[in-house]
Amino acid sequence: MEVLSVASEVYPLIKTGGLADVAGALPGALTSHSVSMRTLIPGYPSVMEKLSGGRVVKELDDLFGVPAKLIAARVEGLDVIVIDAPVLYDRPGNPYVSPDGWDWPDNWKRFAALGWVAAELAMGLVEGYRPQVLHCHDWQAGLAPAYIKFSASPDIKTVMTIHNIAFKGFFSADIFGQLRLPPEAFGVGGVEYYGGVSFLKSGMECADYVTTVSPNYADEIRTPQFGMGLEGLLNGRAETVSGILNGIDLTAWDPTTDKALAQNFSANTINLRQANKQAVVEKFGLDGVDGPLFCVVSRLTDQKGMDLLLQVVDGLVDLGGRLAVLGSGEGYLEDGFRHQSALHPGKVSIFNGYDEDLSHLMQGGADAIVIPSRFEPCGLTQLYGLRYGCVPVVSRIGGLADTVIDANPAALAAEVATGVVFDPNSAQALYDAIRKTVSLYGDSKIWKKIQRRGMKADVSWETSAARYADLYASITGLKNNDDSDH
Ligand SMILES: Nc1ncnc2c1ncn2[C@@H]1O[C@H](COP(=O)(O)OP(=O)(O)O[C@H]2O[C@H](CO)[C@@H](O)[C@H](O)[C@H]2O)[C@@H](O)[C@H]1O
Repeated sequence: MEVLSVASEVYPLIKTGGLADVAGALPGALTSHSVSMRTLIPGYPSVMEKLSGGRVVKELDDLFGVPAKLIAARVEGLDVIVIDAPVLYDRPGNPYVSPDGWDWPDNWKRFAALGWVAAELAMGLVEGYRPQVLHCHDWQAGLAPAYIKFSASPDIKTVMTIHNIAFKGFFSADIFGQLRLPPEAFGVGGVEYYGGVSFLKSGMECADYVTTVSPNYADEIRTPQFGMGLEGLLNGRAETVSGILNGIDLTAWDPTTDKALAQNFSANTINLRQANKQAVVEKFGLDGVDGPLFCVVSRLTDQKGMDLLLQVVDGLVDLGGRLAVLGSGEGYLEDGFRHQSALHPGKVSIFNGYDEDLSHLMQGGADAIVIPSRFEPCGLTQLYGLRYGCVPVVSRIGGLADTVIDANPAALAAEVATGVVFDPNSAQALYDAIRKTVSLYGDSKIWKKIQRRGMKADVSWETSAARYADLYASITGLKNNDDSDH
C-alpha cells in the first residue's frame, strides 16, 4: 500500500509542534504494516537546507502563479516530496507567521498549493507514482480532499486527520475564485463555511474518512463544547469518524540513549535521573535539587491552560515546589511567567523560546510535567513524560484522559497509577492536583513506583500504526498485506 501523507511540518525537517512529531514518526511505524508512506511538504528554508541528493520529479510553471519544482528525496530516514517554490516558502520566521509574529497574508495560497500538488500527485502528476491514499493533516492540507472530490478522479481515497480543530484555516470568500475549484465546491458539500472558506472544514467534509488523535477527543468534538462549530458536520458522518491514539518515536525519545540528557537512565536505574535534575536546576538558575521540580514544555496559550497555572504558582512555591517553564506563545502569558519568575527567584524560571534538546533534558530531569489543557486532541508531552519518568499532572480531557491513570487510592492499590489527573479544569482543581503531587513525591517508594510504571507504559506507535494500516485497507478495499498480530 502506497500512501502520500500531506503535512505542513514533519520532524526532524521542520517542527513547531506536535503535528511534526506525528507526521515524522508515522511513516517509520507503518513500514512493518506493509504501508509505504511518503510525505509531501513545503520547501521552507530549514527543509531545503537538509535536502541533499534529491531528484526533480516535476517542474511546474504556474503553481498559483509561481514557478515550482517537486523534489523527491530520502532525508533523515523519511521519503519526502518537497515543493520547492521559493516565492511561497522561502521566508524567515516559522511556517505560518513572519518574524514579527503576523500570519503571512498569502497563507491561503501557500497551503492551497500544498493541497493542490497533493491531489495532482494522487491523480498521476508524476509518471510512475500513484499513491492509493492521500492522508492529510490539519487545515494546511485540508483542500486536498476537495481537489479530489471535485476532480475527474473522485475515487481516490482520502483521510483527514484533525490535530487541532481550533485552527480552521478560515479565509474570506474572495479567495475562492483563485483556488482552481469549480463553482459547486463553494457550498455545504465543499469548502464553504459561514460564508467564507475553511480549509479544515473542506477536509472534514470531502475526505472519505476523518480521524483525530485520541478516542476520547473523537467523542468530545461531537459536542458543542469541543466541536467549535464543526460538531454538526462530525455527527452527520459519525460512521466515518474515529480517534486513533498518537504514539511516540521510541528511538528519538529513549532515556537510555538520549544524547540531550546529562545522564542516561532506565526504569531500573531511576536514581540516575538526579543528575538530569541537577542540570535542569542549573540551566534555569533554580535553588537546589530537594523538593519536587515541576516543568512545562508547551506553547503558552489558552488551549494549554497556562493562565490557570499562573494563578497557582504562588501555591506551588508555598508547597515547596519549583517550576521550570520552556515555551513561547501569547504575550500576556510569557509576561506572566516572567513576572512570577521575578517574584520567586530561584523557585520559578522561564526559558522563553523553543529548544528541542532542552525539552528532552527537562523530561529526563524534572519530577513532574504540568499539562492543564482546556482541550487536548492527544498531547505528546505527557507521553514523553511517562517514558522519561517525569510524572504527568494533567486535566481530565481529550487524549490526556486516555493516556494517564490518576493516582487515586484505588489505582494506587491496584498498582496502575501513572500520574495525577484532575477535573474540573479550574485553578482550584489544578492547585489540589499539585498539592497531591507534592504529597505523593514525599513518599519516595510510591513515587518511584509511579515513575517506573509510566516508564513501562506502552506509548509506542505499534497499536495505532496497525489501526491506520487497517483504515487504509478498508477505505481502498485493498488487502493490507500485514502479517503482524493485531
Ligand atoms: N518551547 C518548546 N521547546 C521545545 N519543544 C517544544 C516547545 N513547546 C512545545 N514543544 C514540543 O512540541 C510538541 C508539542 O506537542 P503537543 O502534543 O503539545 O502538540 P500541539 O499542541 O503542538 O499539537 C496538536 O497536535 C498533536 C499531535 O497530534 C496533539 O498531540 C496535540 O494534542 C494537538 O494540540 C512536543 O514535542 C513538545 O515537546
